[in-house]
Amino acid sequence: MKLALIGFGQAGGKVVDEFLAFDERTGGGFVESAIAVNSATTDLQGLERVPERNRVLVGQARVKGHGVGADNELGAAIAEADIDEIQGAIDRIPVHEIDAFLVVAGMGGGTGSGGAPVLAKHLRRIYTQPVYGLGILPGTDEGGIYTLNAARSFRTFVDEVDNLLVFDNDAWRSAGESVEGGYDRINREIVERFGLLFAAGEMDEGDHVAESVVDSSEIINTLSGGGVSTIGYASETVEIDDGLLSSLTGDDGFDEGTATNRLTSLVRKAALGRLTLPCDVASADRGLVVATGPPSRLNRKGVERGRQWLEDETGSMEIRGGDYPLPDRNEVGTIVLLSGVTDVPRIDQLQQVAIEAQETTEDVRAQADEEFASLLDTGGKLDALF
Ligand SMILES: Nc1nc2c(ncn2[C@@H]2O[C@H](COP(=O)(O)OP(=O)(O)OP(=O)(O)O)[C@@H](O)[C@H]2O)c(=O)[nH]1
Repeated sequence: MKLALIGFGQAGGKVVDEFLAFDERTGGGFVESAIAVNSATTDLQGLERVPERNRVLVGQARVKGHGVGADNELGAAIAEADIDEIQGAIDRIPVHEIDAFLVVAGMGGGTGSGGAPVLAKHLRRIYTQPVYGLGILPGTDEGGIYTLNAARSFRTFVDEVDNLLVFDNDAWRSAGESVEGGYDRINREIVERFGLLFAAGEMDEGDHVAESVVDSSEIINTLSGGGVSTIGYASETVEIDDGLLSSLTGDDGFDEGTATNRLTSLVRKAALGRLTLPCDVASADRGLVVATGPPSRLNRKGVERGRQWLEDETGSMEIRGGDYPLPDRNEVGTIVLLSGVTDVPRIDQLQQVAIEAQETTEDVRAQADEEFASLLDTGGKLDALF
């Protein structure tokens, strides 16, 4: 499916840059336009692939290109104030060519977590295409302010987009990795999963067209209905002997039964392995299973069995399935998109943080009101004395 990508804040911009690299490397063809928005000049300068004229600096009047320092209310205020600057870049997108917008942001900082929901709301008001979010949750060790920002912004972002795809940094950290090295690896993991899904919905006419190829409407239908989505992915290397031996024996190593079993078990591995946002698979409302790899190894029975297994697992009647043939690969893979998931421990934890923060704010306010009232009272008594 064709997307207009908009990265908001540092993480958002870097992930959009990585999507562009993936799209170029794989010939995926799903990126129609790419924009990066930030309140920090250096973050915009650090990008490699987003075209310079599509890098929008916001909030110059208030923060002078220095970022908002994890203040997400300021991030939101800046986005509101400078929405016309962002719109200037959006005006260059050939909107009739795209299937959807994708707004990408880290939820823990200030610029992206504050600004992305403001932008999503604006886009939904103006355009008819769906507006999806890709929200990146902070690691739990990053500190209170990041968690609090994420807790607050998550709720708002879910409300403002047609569907929020989520990646949890916390579930993907590796011990002993530097922060920067870690992000580079994690960003590749992000685009490998989401990029493969979007590319799957973007097969050209004349590409290897099988009857069961997934198209963009299946992705859109799976995401419609809103809520939160997560992705699982599993793959396996396959031997493809299309050389001398196969021409002599007429056998290229293909066996129907093996292909079916392989695909069915890859669907299970994808759904039950590490998801971009870990959750209880049974709580998904809708799902999509996509099999990728050399056409000779994609077999309809395997995808169908995997799809049925996911139907049983989720109790949902809305599990779609299809192929994304990739002729030059020696790898068979499956992507499982789970949409409308509700049983997500990490989100419960964030909601708890938001509730506690709210209560603390209310307590502090109540205490301040009490102190103020008693001050007035004391003032009254003093007045009476004099
Ligand atoms: N996956 C991933 N996460 C990142 C990356 N960079 C930062 N993050 C996460 O994003 C959050 C911080 O958001 P940033 O995007 O750096 O902040 P910002 O939106 O630019 O806002 P300010 O820096 O506060 O102005 C942190 O919680 C990190 O977990 C990245 O390259 N990849």
